[in-house]
Formats: sequence, C-alpha cells, structure tokens
Amino acid sequence: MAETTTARGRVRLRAVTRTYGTGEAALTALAGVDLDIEAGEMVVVLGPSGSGKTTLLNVIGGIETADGGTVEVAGIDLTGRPPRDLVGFRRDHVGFVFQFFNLVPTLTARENVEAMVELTGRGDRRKVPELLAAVGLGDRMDHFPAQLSGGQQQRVSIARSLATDPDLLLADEPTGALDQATGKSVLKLLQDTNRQGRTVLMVTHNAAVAAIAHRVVTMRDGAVQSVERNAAPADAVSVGW
Ligand SMILES: Nc1ncnc2c1ncn2[C@@H]1O[C@H](COP(=O)(O)OP(=O)(O)OP(=O)(O)O)[C@@H](O)[C@H]1O
Repeated sequence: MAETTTARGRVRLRAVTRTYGTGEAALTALAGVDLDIEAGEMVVVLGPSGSGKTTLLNVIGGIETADGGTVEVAGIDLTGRPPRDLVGFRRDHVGFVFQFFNLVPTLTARENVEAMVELTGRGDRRKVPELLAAVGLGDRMDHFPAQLSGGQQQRVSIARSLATDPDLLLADEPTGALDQATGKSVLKLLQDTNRQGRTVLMVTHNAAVAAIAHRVVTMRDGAVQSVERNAAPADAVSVGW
C-alpha cells in the first residue's frame, strides 16, 4: 500500500455511490459523493436521518466498500476493495469513535485501550496510562465501563482510538448519548486532537456542533448538498445547545 507523507489524513472521494439491497428494495445511501478533506482539517457532517452520513464515514474508514466512484484515504486507493482486505489500512491509518462507545464490558478502561495496542501491534502499551490521563481519566483507569459515566466511557473510547496514532479520526455521533456538559468536554477533546494535527471527521445531528469545524458538509439524499467554511471555528467550550 503506497502512501506519501503529504497524504497522511487526506481524503479524496469522487462520484462515490453505495446502494443497499437490490431491485425494488434497493436503497441508495450514497448517490455520487465528491468530497476532499485535507490533512489536519476538522470537518463536521450534518444532514437529516438517512441522508448517508454514517455510510460516508464507513466508506472512508474502510468498514464498507463503495459500489462506484473512487475512494482514496491517506494516499491509499480503497476503490473496490472489500472491508476484509482493509484490516491493515484501518489499523495503520484510522481511529473510530462511536455513539455508544463500544467498550468491552469485562475489561477495565486501561485494558480496553491496551487491547487495541495488542490487537493492532501499533502504539506503545506503556503509554496507555499517559493517554488515559490526557483524557482526564488518570484516576479511573482500573474501573470497568459500568463503573464509569457515559462521558467517561466516551473518553476511554477516544483514548483507545488514539492509541494507534491514527492519521484520521472518524467520529459518528460522539456526543449523541451524552448530556450537554459532558458532550462539550468530549468535543473539546476531539478539537484538541485536531489541533495536535490529526484530521477529524465527525458526523452529528447537532447543528450547533458545526461551529467548531473548519468546514461543514451537509448531506441530503445521499449527496453533498453544501460545503461551508467557518472563517473562525469556535472553541468547543463556547458551543451550546
Ligand atoms: N446495512 C444496511 N443495509 C440496508 N440499508 C442500509 C444499511 N445501512 C444504511 N442503510 C440505508 O442507507 C441510507 C443511509 O443510511 P445512513 O445510516 O448512512 O444515514 P445517516 O444519515 O447516517 O442516518 P442517521 O442520521 O439516522 O444515522 C438509509 O436509508 C439507511 O436505511
């Protein structure tokens, strides 16, 4: 898999399509998406339910394959490659954050993050406590997910996604299950991550969150309806909803 250093964290989509099902049951999730994301950008994707936001994120993250068009992420051509062929791509380039955290309930916070290092062979197990401290969980590392609040669990999941040092962080409704104050602190963490140079692409229903983005992509019916640039992205702490 060839890549160049300048391409780290960059995304290029051309005429990307994705349909689920066939015949009368066919559902077009992506209907020809063109989108470029530059390395180091924070991009927020808005749009009504069913407009294709999650599918877009999954195609970029190599969790799903586009049926048509071209997909290039971090300088790697993913076009037509099935998810099973993209294990190495995901491991080396992408971090995922989900709405419901997806932590392993039988592992502590520290073990959840360590498991990612073990599974991928990337990152440094000795740095896991440092990572958890950086997301504000220095004193909760040995707690199990059920002993943590939703916001704390999301912090663990962000630490886990950063443990492999990804070029690109993909976050699908990361604040969707959190109250406002907790959600804001998670947003701040994602913004800090971006400010350290990592590309962040975040899907949300919450239009207020778009204020922190460099660019806001609005999806409708599987296509990009608009792309707007924020002249002065807001600090996550100042966002309210
Ligand atoms: N695995 C699947 N099988 C069949 N249809 C699917 C699948 N995943 C998504 N779809 C359909 O594709 C369309 C786009 O779904 P997607 O989840 O990408 O939208 P979304 O904008 O993220 O929606 P939401 O905001 O509700 O999460 C929807 O009509 C959805 O029902």
